[in-house]
Amino acid sequence: MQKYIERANVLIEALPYIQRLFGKTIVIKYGGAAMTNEDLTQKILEDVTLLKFVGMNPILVHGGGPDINHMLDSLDIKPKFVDGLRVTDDATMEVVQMVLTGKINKEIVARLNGMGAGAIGLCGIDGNIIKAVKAPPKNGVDLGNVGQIVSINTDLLNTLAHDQYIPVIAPVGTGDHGESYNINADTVAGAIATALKAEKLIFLTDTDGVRTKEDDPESLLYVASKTDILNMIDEGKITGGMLPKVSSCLSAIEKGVGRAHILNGTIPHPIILEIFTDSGIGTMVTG
Ligand SMILES: Nc1ncnc2c1ncn2[C@@H]1O[C@H](COP(=O)(O)OP(=O)(O)O)[C@@H](O)[C@H]1O
Ligand SMILES: CC(=O)N[C@@H](CCC(=O)OP(=O)(O)O)C(=O)O
Repeated sequence: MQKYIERANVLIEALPYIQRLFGKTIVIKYGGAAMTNEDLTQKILEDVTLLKFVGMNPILVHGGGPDINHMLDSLDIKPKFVDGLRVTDDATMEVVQMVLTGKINKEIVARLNGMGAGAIGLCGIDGNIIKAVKAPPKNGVDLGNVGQIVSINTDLLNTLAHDQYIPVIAPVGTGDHGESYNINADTVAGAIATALKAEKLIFLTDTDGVRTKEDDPESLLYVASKTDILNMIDEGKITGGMLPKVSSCLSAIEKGVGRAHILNGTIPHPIILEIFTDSGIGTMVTG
């Protein structure tokens, strides 16, 4: 009997968090770096399903950088990045769209729906969810078909949430003439969270958060302020794929998103651990 009472207590402890976040939008970015193992993916998707069934509105934005690299490699195309952004020529854009919208998006949706989650897979082209223009050069380098977000179709996302769907969004945007743009998934998650005035923006990656020394787990920051982050960027302590995450967190918070977190998506149930515990896990970014 004691065992069952303890289980009941665990559920009751979640009550204040469920009450606070009931009906609220939670944008979760699931990065390619954390997509390492099917069991862990399943646990993340269970977390997302649970959020929906306790009355929250999760929106999942996914990446897939490593899978894109893998496919490029098999086609003998060398990936090139500037500050975490993929330089995307026409051949690379075809691969990006195929891998993100065809392979990864459908795998995630199929798994969620296998749990009865009511997921719907989309990319920014569908329903003009993400309108974009060509991004300006970065550090003097032309990024090719990389997009800069112009608008998010919040009406469609709100309709889907209202009808109890979980939108699963691949980070490909569309231009005025139907052209496709490759957009970093962190940037897409931040823009969607901002446009929807989400309560929470959560980045799931392959490291436990922002570290002052990238390779030292002891140097994890539980809270990182804007000043901390800008100083670390200046000092070269935040690099590569962490740059768009911290920028998206700062921009989203400045524009009214409640909370922004960077978490380790390679541990079991990271979303539940963040949302249903007081201390949370990972790094919380503040303004
Ligand atoms: N200061 C930092 N703290 C933690 N990770 C960092 C930092 N600077 C750079 N990184 C790198 O950012 C990576 C996460 O970004 P990325 O590989 O693009 O993941 P994702 O696919 O989840 O977007 C980490 O694995 C780490 O190598
Ligand atoms: C412009 C740009 O860099 N786009 C990314 C889109 C995928 C992504 O962001 O995937 P991760 O979250 O796994 O890094 C790319 O081509 O890799």
